Amino acid sequence: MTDFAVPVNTVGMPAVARVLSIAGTDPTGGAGIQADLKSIAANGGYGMAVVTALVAQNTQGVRSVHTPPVAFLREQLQAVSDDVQIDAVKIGMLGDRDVIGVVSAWLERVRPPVVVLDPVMVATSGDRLLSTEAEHALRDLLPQAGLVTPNVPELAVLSGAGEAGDFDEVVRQALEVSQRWGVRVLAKGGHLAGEVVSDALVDAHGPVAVQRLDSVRITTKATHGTGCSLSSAVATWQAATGEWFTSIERSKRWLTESLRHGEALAVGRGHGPVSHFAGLWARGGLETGFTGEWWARIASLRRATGADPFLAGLADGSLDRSAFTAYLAQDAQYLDGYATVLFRLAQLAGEPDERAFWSAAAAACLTAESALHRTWLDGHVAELDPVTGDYLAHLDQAVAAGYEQGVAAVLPCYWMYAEVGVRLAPAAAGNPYREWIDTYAAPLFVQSAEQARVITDRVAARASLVVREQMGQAFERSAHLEREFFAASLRVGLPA
Ligand SMILES: Nc1ncnc2c1ncn2[C@@H]1O[C@H](COP(=O)(O)OP(=O)(O)OP(=O)(O)O)[C@@H](O)[C@H]1O
Ligand SMILES: Cc1ncc(COP(=O)(O)O)c(N)n1
Repeated sequence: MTDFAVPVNTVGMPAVARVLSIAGTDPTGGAGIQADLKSIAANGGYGMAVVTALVAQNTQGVRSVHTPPVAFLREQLQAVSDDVQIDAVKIGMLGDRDVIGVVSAWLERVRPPVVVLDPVMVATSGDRLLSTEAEHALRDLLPQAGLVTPNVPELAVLSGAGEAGDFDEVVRQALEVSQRWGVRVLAKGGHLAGEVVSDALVDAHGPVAVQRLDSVRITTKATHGTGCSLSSAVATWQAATGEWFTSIERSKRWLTESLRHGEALAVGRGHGPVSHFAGLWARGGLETGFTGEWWARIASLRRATGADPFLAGLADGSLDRSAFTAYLAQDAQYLDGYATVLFRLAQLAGEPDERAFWSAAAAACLTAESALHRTWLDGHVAELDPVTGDYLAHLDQAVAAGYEQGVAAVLPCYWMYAEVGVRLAPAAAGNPYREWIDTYAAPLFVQSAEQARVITDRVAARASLVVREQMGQAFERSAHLEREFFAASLRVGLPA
């Protein structure tokens, strides 16, 4: 597979589902198509949107609704389906009977494989988003959906009963709707009181009629758009997995996490939005910063380093022992110089935490890593290989030019060794070079590499454009020398 190949899942569909939201707007970004697009992206899909109505609303309420002519809605729908293969559709606010008619006709013609209908009727603020006379038309749309996701009041309207007072009643109403309209129902219990929030997938015609999901109720005001976000997430997961209950479970896990972080966004004074990407951000899915950019620039070099015969031999343990000793003999000299540069960085650092980090790094370099060399080299000293000499000269020059370049120049050694260590660690058991692999896969080393990266990013952010450019160049030069260092290990002579 080339770098540019689209990943394909086992059923031959692109792994990134193309999901269309047909819904109204929310200029504050918490509900409607704005929320749908974030939700689809956060759950791994490619989001598209056709607008049914323009809604002047915020976290406090709806001010007015503008519905474009339905002919234009038809054109939007056609423009998408004439061009794009749609893997899933989520339907939200429809507004009135004419809009429902156009969407229904389009569904009939295009027949998307997944259709999730969120029967939006009333906003959290209490404002109507569906005219009362359109409620019948919305019911008639149910059989065209694979799943309908009503909240407690919406379920009452669909079933023609009064609002349920407890979750058992919710399930009874959902069974009735499922039975009558031949549709799966995800009945949502968000509007009921209690420490536990219950939802249930109800399918009167399925092998299991009721599958219930309980989760903790998050104490938060940021619940605007939870229904929109949930239905979009389920549509996205359903396109990817083909399993309704699995899709609902995954979507709920994501929504609960997003609800937890909603208030931190501080959007609006009413019911704020959920934080759609909070989980991704927390897990580091957001590779920002200057070092991330430099790291991406050396991607092919890193791949080549990974495929290097020396590292391949280390990985499967087939590396000749004398080649490893030769490598360590050079590395011992390199680390000696490297530690000196780290001490120099400690002297140059302006921030106390950075000074502390580089001092500790230098000490660790001299003690922990040299223990490895002592074991293997047993006092042997080798002549300095030109590559080792070049690398040390480069580090010296960089740190002589200033703290910024010095920091950038020492980073690839940390980062590339941590990458190699972590990659080789799973196969380390029984490997004669296990001690080497363990040194660089150790959590403490990997954390130090990460800390060095964070510091370098911080330094780059403070630096001028010119200095930042020089930092990037120093980083790249070190990365090249790192690669050459490994490559040279198979040709340098044995220690004396
Ligand atoms: N405070 C909360 N803590 C945890 N989960 C919640 C909370 N509030 C709602 N949910 C969950 O969010 C989803 C939407 O629930 P809800 O019943 O509020 O639907 P809704 O009224 O359509 O949403 P919306 O707020 O968009 O109108 C459900 O899965 C529900 O369990
Ligand atoms: C365009 C649009 N669609 C749906 C909702 C419902 O979301 P909520 O009930 O959270 O206000 C909304 N407010 N606006």
